[in-house]
Amino acid sequence: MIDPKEAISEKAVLIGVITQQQDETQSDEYLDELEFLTSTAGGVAVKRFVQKMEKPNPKTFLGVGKLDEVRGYIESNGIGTAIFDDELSPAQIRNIEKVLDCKILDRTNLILDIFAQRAQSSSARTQVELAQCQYLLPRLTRLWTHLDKQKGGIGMRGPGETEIETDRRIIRDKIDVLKKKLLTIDKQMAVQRKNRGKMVRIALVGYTNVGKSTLMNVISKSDVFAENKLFATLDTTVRKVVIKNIPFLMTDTVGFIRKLPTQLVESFKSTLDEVREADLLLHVIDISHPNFEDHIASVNSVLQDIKCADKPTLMVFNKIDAFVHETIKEDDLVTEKTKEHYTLQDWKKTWMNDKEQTSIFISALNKENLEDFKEVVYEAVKTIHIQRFPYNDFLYNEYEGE
Ligand SMILES: Nc1nc2c(ncn2[C@@H]2O[C@H](COP(=O)(O)OP(=O)(O)OP(=O)(O)O)[C@@H](O)[C@H]2O)c(=O)[nH]1
Ligand SMILES: [Mg+2]
Repeated sequence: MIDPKEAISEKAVLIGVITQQQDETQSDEYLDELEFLTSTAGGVAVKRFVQKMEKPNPKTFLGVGKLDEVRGYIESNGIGTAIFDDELSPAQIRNIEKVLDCKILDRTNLILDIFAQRAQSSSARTQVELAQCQYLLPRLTRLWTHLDKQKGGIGMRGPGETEIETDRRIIRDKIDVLKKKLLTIDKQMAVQRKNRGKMVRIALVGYTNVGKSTLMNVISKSDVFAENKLFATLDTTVRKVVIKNIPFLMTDTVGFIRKLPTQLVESFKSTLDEVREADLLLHVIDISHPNFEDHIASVNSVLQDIKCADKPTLMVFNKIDAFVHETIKEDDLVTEKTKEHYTLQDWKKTWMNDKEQTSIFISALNKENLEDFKEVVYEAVKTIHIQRFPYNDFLYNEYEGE
C-alpha cells in the first residue's frame, strides 16, 4: 500500500487543463485548490503547467509536446512528483509514467493520501483503507508496464499475468475483510445513534475549511480540532447543545470537496449516515472564498449522492469578517458590475434571499451574529421538536427576561 507518510514530502509540479468546460480563471482557481491540497499533504508546489485543449488527452492527459516540456523541467530541476488536477485512468498513469519517469499522483490520490494521514479512529482508518484499495485495484497493472503486454505472445502471458492476478487477489481479499470490518462498525454506530434517543439531530455540512468545526466549538463550547488546512476533520463529533429550553444534538463531520472521490463517498458511509439521519442540515459556506458558489454546488451534488438533498437545510454564510469585494470608481463608466463587485448587501438580495430558504450571515471566528444564528436554529429545532413530542414536553421551561 501507499505509505501515507512517504507519499509526498517533496517538490511537485501541478498540471491542469483549460477546456471548454473550465475556462482560464476556473482552471487557476482549481489549481489554487490543488496547491492547497498539496501543501496539506506535506508537499510543495513549485510550478504549474496548464494546457488549453478541447478535452484532456485520453492517453496522456496533456498533449505529447506539453508533456515533453514537463519532462524537461522535471529533469533539470530534480522534481520527484507530478500532480494532475483530475482523476487519471489506469492507462493514462501508465503512459505518463513512461514519459515523466517520476511519481504520478492525481487528485483522487492526493485526497486519499490526506485522508490517510488524518484518519484517527479505527473507523476512519478502515474507511480510508477501503477507498485506497478500491482505487488501487484497477491500477495494479501499471507495475508491469515493462512487460509490454501489447507485443504479447509467448512468455509474456505467463508469470506477469499470474503475479498481477495474485496481487489482485490479495487486494480483493483485503477489500472483503475491510468491508466486513466496516459492517461491524456500521452496526455499532447505528446502535450508538439509537441510544441517543429521540433528541432532534442537526448536522453541519459544507465544503472543507469553511469553518464547521469552529462554529461547532463556539456553539457547543466543545474543543474540536480546527485549522487552516483541508480536511482537518475526518471523524464525526457529536455534542449536546441547549438553546433556551430545547436540547438537541449537533454533529460536526468531514468536509466535502469538488470531485470528491466516489470511493471515499462510498466507504465513508457510516460517517455520512450521521448526515443522512439528521433532522436538519446546517450548510456552512465560506462567503469570503471567491468560489463559494461552486462550493455550494459541489456540496449539493454530494448531498444528492447520499440522498439528503431534500432535507430541511439552513444556509449559514460564515467568515463575513473576511469578505471583500472589488469596487468600481465613481468616474469609471466602463467597468461592468459583476459578482466580484457585489457587497454583502448586494449578495443578500440575490438567490440568498429566496423565500424557499433561510440564510444566516455570521462570523464564527469573531462571534458575529451568533445570537441571530441561535434564534433561527432554535425556531427550526422547535418546529421539529413539537412534531416529535406532541405533548409539548420541553425539558426546560423558557423564561422570558424580566
Ligand atoms: N476569517 C475567518 N476565519 C474563520 C472563520 N471561521 C473559521 N475560520 C478559519 O477557517 C479555517 C478552517 O476552519 P475549520 O473550523 O477547521 O473548518 P472546517 O469546515 O471544520 O474544515 P474541515 O474539517 O477541514 O472540513 C480555520 O483557520 C479557522 O480559524 C470566520 O468566521 N472568519
Ligand atoms: Mg472541521
